Amino acid sequence: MPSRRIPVSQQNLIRIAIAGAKGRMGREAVKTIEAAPDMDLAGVLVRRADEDTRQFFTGVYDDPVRLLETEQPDVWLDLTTPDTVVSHVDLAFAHGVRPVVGATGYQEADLARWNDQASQTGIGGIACPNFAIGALLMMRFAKEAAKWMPRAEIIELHHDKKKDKPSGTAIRTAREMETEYEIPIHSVRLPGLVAHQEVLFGGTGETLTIRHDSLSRESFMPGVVLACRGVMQLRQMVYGLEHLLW
Ligand SMILES: NC(=O)C1=CN([C@@H]2O[C@H](COP(=O)(O)OP(=O)(O)OC[C@H]3O[C@@H](n4cnc5c(N)ncnc54)[C@H](OP(=O)(O)O)[C@@H]3O)[C@@H](O)[C@H]2O)C=CC1
Ligand SMILES: O=C(O)C1=N[C@H](C(=O)O)C[C@H](O)C1
Repeated sequence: MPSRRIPVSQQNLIRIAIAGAKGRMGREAVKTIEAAPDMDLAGVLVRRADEDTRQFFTGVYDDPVRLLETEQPDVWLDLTTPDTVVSHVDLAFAHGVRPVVGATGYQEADLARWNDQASQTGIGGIACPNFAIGALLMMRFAKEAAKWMPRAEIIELHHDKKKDKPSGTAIRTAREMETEYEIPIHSVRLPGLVAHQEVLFGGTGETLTIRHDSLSRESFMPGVVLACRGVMQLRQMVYGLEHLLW
């Protein structure tokens, strides 16, 4: 495996590789990681590393294995798409690199396999269906409310370019609520939206609505930084950023 000489000034920095750097989340994450005092952008993965892309990023790759082997990052931050995130995370584990899974659309079986990979290798990882603190609180409150109002439905609303349906957040919310009733999920995709979710509860002569709105992708960035720092201490795979908060 080729090695990369790291300048003394960068030796204690967490070296992050970002997959999907040209996407909506990826662009925001590149700015955030570059501005974080304890992090170094080790390289980025894009679909095609052409001249145009090289003008904007240093350390650009279009082959995940080459990025992993050449740059040897500490963390693999995946912000790609449902069809690629799964193989990327498998590759990260195979190269001893900690995954922070921001992309959604993976299945329960993928999470189970990542759990096994983490416990066999001792390499921690974290899958975060939602990095926004308000969304984590919404899920926490919904879980609490479901104990008292078990009949509920979820409406998730997103921008019309979103590829997966239902959203990772809605799937996670329903899984956390664990009521005796099935919780239907309704998906809305419209231009103008960013990322929003309502959890509606129905009781006897009353309803309760818990709603969260991400109004811009900046809302996800404090959580991205927290996950990239926190994963360095993990020795297992965890599902949900709240594992690093409460
Ligand atoms: N956890 C969270 O809080 C959040 C999660 N998300 C999730 O993050 C993911 C990205 O969202 P968003 O930024 O809006 O989506 P975008 O479509 O804007 O970005 C995805 C990027 O990944 C790139 N990509 C896809 N496949 C590959 C590949 N094989 N190799 C390299 N690059 C690839 C795409 O390139 P190209 O355009 O050329 O196809 C694109 O630049 C989604 O799964 C979304 O659900 C989004 C917001 C918050
Ligand atoms: O694609 C998005 O935009 C988002 N995806 C995540 C999800 O699927 O839950 C998180 C957030 O809702 C934004």
